[in-house]
Amino acid sequence: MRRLTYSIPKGYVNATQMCHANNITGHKFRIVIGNQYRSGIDSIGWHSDNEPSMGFNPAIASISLGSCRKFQIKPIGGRPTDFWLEHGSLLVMHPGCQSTHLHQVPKTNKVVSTRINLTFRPHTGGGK
Ligand SMILES: O=C(O)CCC(=O)C(=O)O
Ligand SMILES: [Fe+2]
Repeated sequence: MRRLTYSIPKGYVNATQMCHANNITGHKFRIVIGNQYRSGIDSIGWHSDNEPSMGFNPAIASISLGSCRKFQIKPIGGRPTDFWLEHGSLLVMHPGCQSTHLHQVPKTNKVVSTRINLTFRPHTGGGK
């Protein structure tokens, strides 16, 4: 999987995806991370996104483009729930989710082509 991180420049709020992410969720985001899954071999394992640079209990909004992939989320120590993230879908992980749950996009044997995932997150780092 390839991962690119960008700061969201001032004024970018006019861009469609950012408007949608902010308006629909009601949360303010400062960075966007792009993940490229080139095929079913590309994946991201169980984790939570709770780096201190994102502040306490971040909300994270996730937009999926391209191939549909399975997204799993589970309470820590619990059983996973599966979601299918289709092209154009918006998934929101609300504040608190990163403290109580883990999520992943597992590998798949199915033939799938490229998927791009954009996650909008609140802070760039620097402790604010
Ligand atoms: O690709 C996805 O849907 C999830 C990506 C993710 O969990 C992450 O970048 O932290
Ligand atoms: Fe994540």
